Amino acid sequence: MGMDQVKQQIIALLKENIRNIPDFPQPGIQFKDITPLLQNPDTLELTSRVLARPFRKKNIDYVVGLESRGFLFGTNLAQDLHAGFIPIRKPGKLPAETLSATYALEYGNDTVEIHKDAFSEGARVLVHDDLIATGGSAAAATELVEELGGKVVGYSFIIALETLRGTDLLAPGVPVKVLLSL
Ligand SMILES: O=P(O)(O)OC[C@H]1O[C@H](OP(=O)(O)OP(=O)(O)O)[C@H](O)[C@@H]1O
Ligand SMILES: Nc1ncnc2[nH]cnc12
Repeated sequence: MGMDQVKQQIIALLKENIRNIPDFPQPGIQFKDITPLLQNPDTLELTSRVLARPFRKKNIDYVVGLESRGFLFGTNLAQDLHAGFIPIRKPGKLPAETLSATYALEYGNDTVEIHKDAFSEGARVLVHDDLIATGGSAAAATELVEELGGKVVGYSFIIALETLRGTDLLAPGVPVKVLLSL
């Protein structure tokens, strides 16, 4: 089996294990639910490996994962890349000193925070989340990483909602790896 066939099979497996839930959490939103992907041990392992593959030789120091669904595969990804894991959380959840950024979501507004001592100047950071919609969360994560003197050297998403063009908001010239464009 060639590489293209392997990729097609992986995409088919992902599609089978991501559910569309109409009108959740509010009317008009087509919610992409990754819980079946987590529930199935084969897709759990496969997704983690496939996410890591493009970044294996990129000397990633830290994976930054976005609460909460960015935590699910984010720590697997960090472990696979032998990188540290840094959580970006919703306000008031991180116990030590934090930096904050506010942004617009596909539904609503949100603020996110990172610990000020998350990493040192010059750290090479991979930003991971389950899904990119408008790109607001990943752009806010970029802002926080850069404010701390880190360098975003990659973005990793399982799903991109293509029509929302969220990747337009990301740091220019930085590789973006998406497993499934919907
Ligand atoms: O590209 P954006 O428009 O910013 O949207 C994408 C974000 O929205 C979802 O998280 P949500 O805020 O629903 O939180 P959750 O992961 O805790 O469910 C998703 O997991 C991303 O983090
Ligand atoms: N349509 C969607 N499905 C799942 N998570 C989301 N986050 C923002 N938009 C989303």
